[in-house]
Amino acid sequence: MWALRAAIRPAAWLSRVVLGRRAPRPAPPLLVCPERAFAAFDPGDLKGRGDGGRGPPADGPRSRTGEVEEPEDAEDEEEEEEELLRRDPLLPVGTQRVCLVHPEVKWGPGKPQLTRADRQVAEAESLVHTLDRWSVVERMVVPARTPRRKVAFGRGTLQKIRVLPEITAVFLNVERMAPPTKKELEAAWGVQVFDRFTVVLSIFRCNARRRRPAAGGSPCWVFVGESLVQVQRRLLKDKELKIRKALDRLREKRRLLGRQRRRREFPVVSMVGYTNCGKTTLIKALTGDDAVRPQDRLFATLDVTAHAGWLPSRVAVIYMDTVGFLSQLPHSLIESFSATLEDVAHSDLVVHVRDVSPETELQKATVLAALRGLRLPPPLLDSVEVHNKVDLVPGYSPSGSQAVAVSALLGHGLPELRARLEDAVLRATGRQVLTLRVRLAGAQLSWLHQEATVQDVDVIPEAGAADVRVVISSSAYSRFRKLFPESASQ
Ligand SMILES: Nc1nc2c(ncn2[C@@H]2O[C@H](COP(=O)(O)OP(=O)(O)OP(=O)(O)O)[C@@H](O)[C@H]2O)c(=O)[nH]1
Ligand SMILES: [Mg+2]
Repeated sequence: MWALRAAIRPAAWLSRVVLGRRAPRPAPPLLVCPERAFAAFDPGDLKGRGDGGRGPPADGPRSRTGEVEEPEDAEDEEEEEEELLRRDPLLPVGTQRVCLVHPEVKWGPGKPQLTRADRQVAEAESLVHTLDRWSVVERMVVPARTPRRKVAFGRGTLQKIRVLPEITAVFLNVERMAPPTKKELEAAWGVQVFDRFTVVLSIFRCNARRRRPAAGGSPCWVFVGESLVQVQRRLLKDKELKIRKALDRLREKRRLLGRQRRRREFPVVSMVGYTNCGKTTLIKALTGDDAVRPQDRLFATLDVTAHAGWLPSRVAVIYMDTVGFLSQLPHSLIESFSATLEDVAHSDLVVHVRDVSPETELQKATVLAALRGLRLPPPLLDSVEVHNKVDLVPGYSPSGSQAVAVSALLGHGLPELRARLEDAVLRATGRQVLTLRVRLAGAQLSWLHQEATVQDVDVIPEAGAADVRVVISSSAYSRFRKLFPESASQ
């Protein structure tokens, strides 16, 4: 457990705190549901205890002064946490005026290296605003000593924090609060207190509930299903017969992307990144898909969706838009993140989109930590890194030579990115560009149109043949050679 013992330091921009306490209010009866798309959460799927095992050591942490901090009964606590996850609702309904309390660790191993308190407060505020009719009306930065997810405020701190009478809830900007701490704080402040996990879980859980049939059938798990079908229908125009077969298979097995990875027709490129970094905007820019709607809010994308696009070589690819990550969040406990990670693991190429804002390093670390838990196949670890929003940083040039700088919004850098993607996709999927000499009288040309991507046909009338430039997978090429041994590679 960690303790916040020092006095509150109200920054210049923080509102004044007032004296006076109130009795705790009873929990309101309903859940706030943002009006957005859906994903699923299964409370029974509690496998871990947060990202990276950041929970306290079994025998309790010791402060720098040698003080032993409160021991805890891990089992009881786990039960209480599970109960919290099962309980409905997680958040109160209606308009909420929130006091944001941010514990700032200023020294020790838990001091955040890659960010600052004001930026963390700004992000926490965006998170609160993600909820319909929730607004932050007061902010406090509270110096903290040890960064553990279980918070115990020192008595002095408790006495100094007073929430304004119009405040209806406190958002404590920590990954997770231990249930006893929550109770203690609510008793002290007279309003309900929430952490990052509860807020994000509510967003996704509410989303999941809306996906379920009214009669209470089984939940509709996050999958690219319908969107993928739409995408494939578009591609059907070009390769009708083949795609129809793929659709049939897709109906039979919803996990087509994963299971048939090797034999899959279209390379799959997953866009991953921190929330709000511009993944959706980039997919819109690359595909021209008008149905894609980027938004300036955290967790604008709550489902994994698929979108068709074309590489310069005319190879069709499927871009997967994924759920963005957020620091200080136990991603593994939220089904939508697990689903996102699973889909990422089944793609051919991972593109890591980074917002070149001041928080870019923290965001990168968060995303990489989430991906690390995946045990991705080694080739996928070699992701293409995209630095986005460069229009906001005049003169920006990426430090790593491998990164591609773009403005998805303004379309800057997209030709370079497409070329990089093409190169990486062809390598990742074992496709190659070949020029094949085929007889015009035979079936080779139509076979190539069906089984590969034909880029160019150069007819040689006197030879009754054509030189055909194709992008072809190694398996298709070996089939071609077996079927048409007389055709030669040029
Ligand atoms: N200035 C600028 N803004 C951008 C750029 N790319 C995206 N944005 C803006 O950033 C905000 C978030 O964009 P999204 O594409 O929704 O971001 P996302 O990564 O999909 O976000 P989540 O789905 O919430 O994880 C939107 O307001 C976009 O207009 C860019 O290149 N330049
Ligand atoms: Mg998005």
